[in-house]
Amino acid sequence: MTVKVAVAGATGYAGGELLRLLLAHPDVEIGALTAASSAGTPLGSLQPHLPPLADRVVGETSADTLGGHDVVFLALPHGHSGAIAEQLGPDVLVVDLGADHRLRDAADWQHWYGGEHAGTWPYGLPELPGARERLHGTRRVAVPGCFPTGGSLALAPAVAAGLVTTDVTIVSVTGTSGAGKSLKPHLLGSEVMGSTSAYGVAGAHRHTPEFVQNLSAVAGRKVTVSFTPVLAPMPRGILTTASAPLTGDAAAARRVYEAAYADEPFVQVLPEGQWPTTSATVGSNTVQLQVSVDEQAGRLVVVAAIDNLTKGTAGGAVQSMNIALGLDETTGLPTAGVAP
Ligand SMILES: NC(=O)C1=CN([C@@H]2O[C@H](COP(=O)(O)OP(=O)(O)OC[C@H]3O[C@@H](n4cnc5c(N)ncnc54)[C@H](OP(=O)(O)O)[C@@H]3O)[C@@H](O)[C@H]2O)C=CC1
Ligand SMILES: CC(=O)N[C@@H](CCC(=O)OP(=O)(O)O)C(=O)O
Repeated sequence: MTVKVAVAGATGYAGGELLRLLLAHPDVEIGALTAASSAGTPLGSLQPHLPPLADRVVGETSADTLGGHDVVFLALPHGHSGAIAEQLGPDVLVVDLGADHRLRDAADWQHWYGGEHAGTWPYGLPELPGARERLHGTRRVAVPGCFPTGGSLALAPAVAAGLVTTDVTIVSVTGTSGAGKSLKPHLLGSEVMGSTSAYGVAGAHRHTPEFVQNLSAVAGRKVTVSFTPVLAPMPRGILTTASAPLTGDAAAARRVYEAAYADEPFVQVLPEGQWPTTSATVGSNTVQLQVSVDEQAGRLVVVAAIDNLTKGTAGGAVQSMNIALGLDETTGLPTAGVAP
């Protein structure tokens, strides 16, 4: 089976990673590539790492240009997906890499993003309990934010098993590509190189409600999340340290994680003593995890590494597409990273 795929936001970081993966996908034919200000430009001048698509001219993003495809990926800024998706028809698989359809609570959307809530779609993190079943056959997918991907998978097994309390702390060190390609003074090389800085501290980051939604659904009761993102001088990758007070059997922690992820093709629980690194996940759809217990503090501590652009965005999107279309979930997705 060959599916014809369009990518809106093809000139951005998420769109570029998506196209890199789609070029290696045996069941995909790449159709329209669209954006906004860069419409009319050959893609090769904006995404030079994609030579097979260098001569493609970027189109404008509209229902007309995106029509006539089996799958449409929307890698657009927040707030732009709802209106386009409505015009694409119910039979087209629309995979939204933005935040528009992730949150279930319209009041949460209003509070964190503003504007009208576009509705909730099946969530593209298949490793969460029940998520894979909701993705089978769906024609709408909301891809998670990059931080909630690693952080939710770091804590879900412990929360589900009642190993920890419902009061969790998550600190995630991220590369700069998470912020997208547009010019921002705090992302200038001279600001970022040689410096690491926290932002969105003390409950101010808009991924907090997404963490709460994911982990509360797994726990079956409200989970509170204190989340701190930290910007680091690297282009890609997120290293998350998640912890919570232990209530269950500390000796069971490792078994719980190994059992939860035993059959997951993209989650690797590392051997004891080996710690995840972002560099080991670059370009791969793998989440690397290590589970440990801080006996003096009485806390479970889980460290997780992902590539924010691959498993954290584009890889998760392709994985979800595969499930929705009934393809093998792993098709076209690398599990091996690029090293060093
Ligand atoms: N970067 C990451 O790690 C992650 C990103 N995401 C999400 O993916 C989406 C894209 O992010 P990212 O690629 O990083 O952002 P970029 O800023 O790198 O790219 C944005 C893309 O959207 C296009 N665009 C901007 N405004 C419009 C518009 N009004 N109509 C149509 N196209 C438009 C841009 O085109 P042009 O070149 O013409 O300006 C560009 O192609 C966002 O919703 C983001 O939150 C999700 C998880 C992780
Ligand atoms: C470094 C950096 O700025 N990262 C972004 C992460 C955005 C993202 O990955 O997800 P969304 O799709 O929800 O925007 C941030 O903290 O807002």
